[in-house]
Amino acid sequence: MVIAKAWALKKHFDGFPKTSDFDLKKIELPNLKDGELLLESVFLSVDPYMRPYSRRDMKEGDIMIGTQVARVVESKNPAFTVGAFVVAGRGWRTHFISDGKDLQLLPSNWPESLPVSLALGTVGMPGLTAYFGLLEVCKMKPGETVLVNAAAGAVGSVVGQLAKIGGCKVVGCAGSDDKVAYLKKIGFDEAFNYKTVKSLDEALHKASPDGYDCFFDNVGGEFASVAINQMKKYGRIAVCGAISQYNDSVPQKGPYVQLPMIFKELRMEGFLVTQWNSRREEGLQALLKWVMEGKVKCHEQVTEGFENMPMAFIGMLKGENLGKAVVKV
Ligand SMILES: NC(=O)C1=CN([C@@H]2O[C@H](COP(=O)(O)OP(=O)(O)OC[C@H]3O[C@@H](n4cnc5c(N)ncnc54)[C@H](OP(=O)(O)O)[C@@H]3O)[C@@H](O)[C@H]2O)C=CC1
Ligand SMILES: CCCCCCC/C=C/C=O
Repeated sequence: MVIAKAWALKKHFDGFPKTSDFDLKKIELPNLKDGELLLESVFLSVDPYMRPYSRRDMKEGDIMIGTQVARVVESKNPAFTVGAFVVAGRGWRTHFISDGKDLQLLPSNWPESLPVSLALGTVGMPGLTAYFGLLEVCKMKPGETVLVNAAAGAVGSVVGQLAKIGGCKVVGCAGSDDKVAYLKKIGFDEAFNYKTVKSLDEALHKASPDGYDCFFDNVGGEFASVAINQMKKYGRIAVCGAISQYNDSVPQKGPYVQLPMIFKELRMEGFLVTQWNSRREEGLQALLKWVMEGKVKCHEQVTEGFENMPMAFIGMLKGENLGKAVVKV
């Protein structure tokens, strides 16, 4: 008999999540029926969306939402062999049973040399967010200037590198000098620490005196309010995330966007990566190719131990991660 461990939301987050908001549970799994398989999580993802989605989709006592790379340990389903790796969205659990319908096998050409954890990051949902956000929302063109914030994270680091592949100038902002050094190492043209610059407005102007054609916004709030005024005419803003607002108990108030939107004739579009679920394979293959060619570099912040999931999640929200934050069970 298998006893799974799982992290539940004990108490809805009030402001910044605390370790006491989580509860570690043990769940006894039944024997497999025909058509079912038993899986063990190998890597679990901690993502910013878990913070706003917990309030929207979860009640206290529910298992935390999330995705994992899992290995098939027992199979009564001929479509899945023991030892195969899949991506699943079964929340913060060490083990689970599935009928296979909710599982995605890793691409069949996944190289053995490539860590399977990347299926949660650069060659997974965050990489796809960068890919479709840049191509379909920003509609970047060669020669343009792209701005991205939270640039050293899972989505932002891919945005910058894809924009370089697309022939753009890239400016990135991140919250530490080490992150800024990393951005320069992976090819960003300009990068600065938004926490230490005297004036965000001046730093953005210095990095691109002519302004920005595309702004891939992962942060929202104050940053976005300043950056919108530095957009070029006909600029495009992809509203990907608003992490600076996820922990607010009281919603922040404007400045309001209408004047720059009108006079610069900007386009601003919010999006969810799930919009392109039908093009998932196209995106994954493109990302996999660039990673294998060394054109897109990956960094992961790996926290060891399932018991440390809440800490890894809280650490990521605080900015402790360089690249994709994952937990190794
Ligand atoms: N629309 C969609 O479909 C999707 C949206 N997203 C969004 O993209 C964004 C990035 O996600 P992801 O790459 O997974 O996460 P990251 O790996 O970038 O981790 C989050 C980072 O956000 C930064 N951050 C935290 N608080 C603040 C703040 N108050 N102001 C500025 N930066 C802050 C920190 O970096 P730093 O040290 O630089 O401050 C932290 O490392 C999030 O907003 C997320 O919700 C992600 C996936 C899909
Ligand atoms: C269970 C996987 C859900 C993935 C959706 C990600 C959308 C993210 C939005 C903001 O961060």
